[in-house]
Amino acid sequence: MNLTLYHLGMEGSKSFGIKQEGYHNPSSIMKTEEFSLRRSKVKQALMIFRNLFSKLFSEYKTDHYDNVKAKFKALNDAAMLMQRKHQWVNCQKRVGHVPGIEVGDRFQYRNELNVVGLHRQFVNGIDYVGKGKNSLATSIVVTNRYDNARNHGGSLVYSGHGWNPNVKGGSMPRDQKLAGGNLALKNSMDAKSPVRVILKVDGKSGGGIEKKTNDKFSYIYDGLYLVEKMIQERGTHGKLVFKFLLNKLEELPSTCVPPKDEVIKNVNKFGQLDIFTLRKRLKTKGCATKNDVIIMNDISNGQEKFPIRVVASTDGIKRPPSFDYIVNNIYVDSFEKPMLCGCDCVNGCVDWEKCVCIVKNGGTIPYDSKKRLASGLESRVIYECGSSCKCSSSCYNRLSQHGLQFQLEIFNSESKGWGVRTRSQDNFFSSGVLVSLSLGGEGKKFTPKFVNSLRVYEFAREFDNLERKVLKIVEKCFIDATRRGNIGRFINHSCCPNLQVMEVMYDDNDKNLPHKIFFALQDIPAGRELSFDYNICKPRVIGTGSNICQCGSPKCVGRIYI
Ligand SMILES: C[S@@+](CC[C@H](N)C(=O)[O-])C[C@H]1O[C@@H](n2cnc3c(N)ncnc32)[C@H](O)[C@@H]1O
Repeated sequence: MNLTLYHLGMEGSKSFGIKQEGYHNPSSIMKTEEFSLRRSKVKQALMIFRNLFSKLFSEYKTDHYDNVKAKFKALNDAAMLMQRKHQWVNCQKRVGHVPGIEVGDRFQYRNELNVVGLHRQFVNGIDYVGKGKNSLATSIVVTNRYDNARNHGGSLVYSGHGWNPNVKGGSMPRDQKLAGGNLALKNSMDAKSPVRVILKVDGKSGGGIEKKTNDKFSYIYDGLYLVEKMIQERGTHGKLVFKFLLNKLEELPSTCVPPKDEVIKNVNKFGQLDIFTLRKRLKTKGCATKNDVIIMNDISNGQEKFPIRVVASTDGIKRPPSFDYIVNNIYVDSFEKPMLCGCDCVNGCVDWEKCVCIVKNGGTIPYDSKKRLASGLESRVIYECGSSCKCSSSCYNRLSQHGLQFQLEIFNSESKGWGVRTRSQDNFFSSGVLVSLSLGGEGKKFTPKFVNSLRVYEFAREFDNLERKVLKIVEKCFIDATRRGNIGRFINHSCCPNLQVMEVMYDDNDKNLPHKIFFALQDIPAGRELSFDYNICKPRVIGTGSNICQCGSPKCVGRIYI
């Protein structure tokens, strides 16, 4: 692996012909510590940018600007101020991945791309290094302004820049010139030099390419692409435009922006994309990977809001071992469960000082208006309103009681057995959203015999003595999903997880048996495996399974405690 070449990119040279094998996902190519260091610099720069932006935004709003102008000015000024203070990172333009940024990373504002070095142009969609015939494209931002198109298989048709009548304030359309970014893209094609692709997506649903009516957009880094072909054709305005066909370089989960009808038309010009397949996928709402075999259509047997299918990468893979799919915990032993005392709110618990449930959360509302975990929660325990409360079932403080909110699927992860991932067409999950619940069939008090006879997946906690055998067990309870469970039982461990587990109380007051709810720790792109940290209450040594961790993350500690 040519680390130097990767790091330098085009910084040290303007020559063509950079080897493709050097372009792997950044975290897999860089040394762990170095990648973490670069990533923390990227995060720090983003944090400075966002703080600066919100400070300027509130200043400008109180000045003479309307909201839209204030936001635009605050974004630009924040970026420029940071540049002046040398707070941008990855300042030199480069071809290839950008240190500290991973495929699937999502950015809130276009200016953030400048700040982190992913795309240096404030407005132009094509960024490049060098001049004229010596130039190379470094990155493109794919928006809906031009007739851009993308399909599920990682192919993209990108319109060249210049003289676009759809650009705000744009003048009369003219023929595009093979100069600037257009020429750089052609040079990249000739040189087989990869180009970073950033997709502008609907930030609300994480869905397809931006909708013109919705200003809640975000930007996803979709990895490296190769320019395969360039053609010139007449646009709808009658003038000549350049169109570039790009194919994704790496086999990583795609963000799968669904194709549109006009997209299919564009793709057809190249005669290279399978239009029939595109249409068919549209109809079936798309599937994760071309070669996936569906083993079960719905493991929940219609009990969840969405079907949960089980897929495998090849035929002949056995189904997961059978178990009863449940959507509520089943308590085998009868506990003496003290009921939680509920609130008396009749107006939707908006007055948090009066709502006893919110008061139990230290006066903090645990979820924001977008149904995401509020930031800055100090405790892992959340008190929701429940059956003994007077508020209605639509109270915002009952989030976890509404079950799964997004489509997930079970897939065979090879080294770790079955795993759970986001379904492709749902695209990313925003940080903080509720992803899944962990349910089990036996909320039981421990007895040593019981513990030794079970393969306890998780949540067995708080032992007094943790040697190879559990010697003394504090009377605690746990969720066992071996015979009865839900999708949560398939979520694997990672030392660098993308989920966190919160303990939610809403019915009884038994703190030993809270509801275990998974929330996204970060934005999670489509098709990405979900994971949480089994080792958080380590060390737990129960069961006989292998303890070798196969998470493959740069921070892997080598073991899992199961
Ligand atoms: C809760 S289950 C997860 C679903 C499991 N993969 C399956 O096929 O049913 C936990 C088991 O998955 C496997 N597992 C989960 N995370 C793992 C990891 N990071 N490395 C190796 N095995 C893992 C271990 O066998 C563990 O006992």
